[in-house]
Amino acid sequence: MEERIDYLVRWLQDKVEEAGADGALVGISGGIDSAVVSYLVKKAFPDQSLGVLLPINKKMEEQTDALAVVEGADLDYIGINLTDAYETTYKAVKGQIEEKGDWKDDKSQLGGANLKARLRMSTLYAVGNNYNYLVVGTDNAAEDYTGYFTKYGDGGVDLVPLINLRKEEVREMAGALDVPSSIIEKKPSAELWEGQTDEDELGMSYDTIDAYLRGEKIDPEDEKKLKDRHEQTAHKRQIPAGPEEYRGD
Ligand SMILES: Nc1ncnc2c1ncn2[C@@H]1O[C@H](COP(=O)(O)OP(=O)(O)OC[C@H]2O[C@@H]([n+]3cccc(C(=O)O)c3)[C@H](O)[C@@H]2O)[C@@H](O)[C@H]1O
Ligand SMILES: Nc1ncnc2c1ncn2[C@@H]1O[C@H](COP(=O)(O)OP(=O)(O)OP(=O)(O)O)[C@@H](O)[C@H]1O
Ligand SMILES: [Mg+2]
Repeated sequence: MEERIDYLVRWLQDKVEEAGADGALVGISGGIDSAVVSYLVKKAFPDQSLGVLLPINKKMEEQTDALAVVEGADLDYIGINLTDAYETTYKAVKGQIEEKGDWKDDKSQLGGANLKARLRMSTLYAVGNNYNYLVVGTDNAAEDYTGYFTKYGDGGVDLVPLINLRKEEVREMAGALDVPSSIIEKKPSAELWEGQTDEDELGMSYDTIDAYLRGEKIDPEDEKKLKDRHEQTAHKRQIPAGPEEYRGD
């Protein structure tokens, strides 16, 4: 695992140098994926890195796991509370659509949730612009395969160092990096709404997804669910589709 960590650290350094950037930043939620990326970013750029804490409908002091990551990784950080920005944008969008009589309640939970992820993305780029840092994402192999991320939200980043790591490998790397065990052990959650967990929403465990990604046989129903998700989310892993060049009739 030490060698794999060194490999990712060197890769981050190479990509930042190629881009002519001065360092890198990462949004820190208090979950394991962003914890691992935080420790990697700190190793790659000890004095040119930043963690960004972006609570929505929570206070900065309540980000206890994210603050533990910052402390554990000894990472410089900045906290920006996005509650007002989120509430203002959400209310404005909802208000205008309601006035047209078009508001759909069943769509509002996910639309609002994705808005949170996209506000965070915009904020990370605004901070990155100031420092000339690249934005490092936290997507792992399981999230990438299933498309379990918000398009242009947490999926809108410059570099994705964990993209080939299954969740079990992220856990193993977290252990090797000395990420606090409470963070390694807690249930993965996007925390986009109260009580949300990845495994409930995906309808299966990360262990099952990891087994599938290892090439093992899994329950045929789960296999079908995974393949369907992968196909339905193909657009998220591609650049936006455009038509072939017009060549006349
Ligand atoms: N075929 C197609 N070709 C081109 N574009 C297509 C498309 N189908 C949908 N779209 C577009 O994609 C949109 C749907 O994609 P998207 O906006 O991403 O939304 P969607 O996939 O519906 O939701 C995002 C999922 O990711 C989860 N998530 C989000 C953020 C963080 C985390 C986490 O683990 O922390 C998890 C979240 O809980 C939810 O399950 C549609 O509204 C439409 O604009
Ligand atoms: N409150 C937040 N502040 C800053 N960044 C955030 C916040 N919430 C989410 N993010 C960003 O969105 C990413 C996607 O969240 P995701 O839940 O997939 O990862 P995680 O929380 O690090 O790990 P886990 O999947 O185990 O919960 C985070 O890794 C982080 O970069
Ligand atoms: Mg999380």
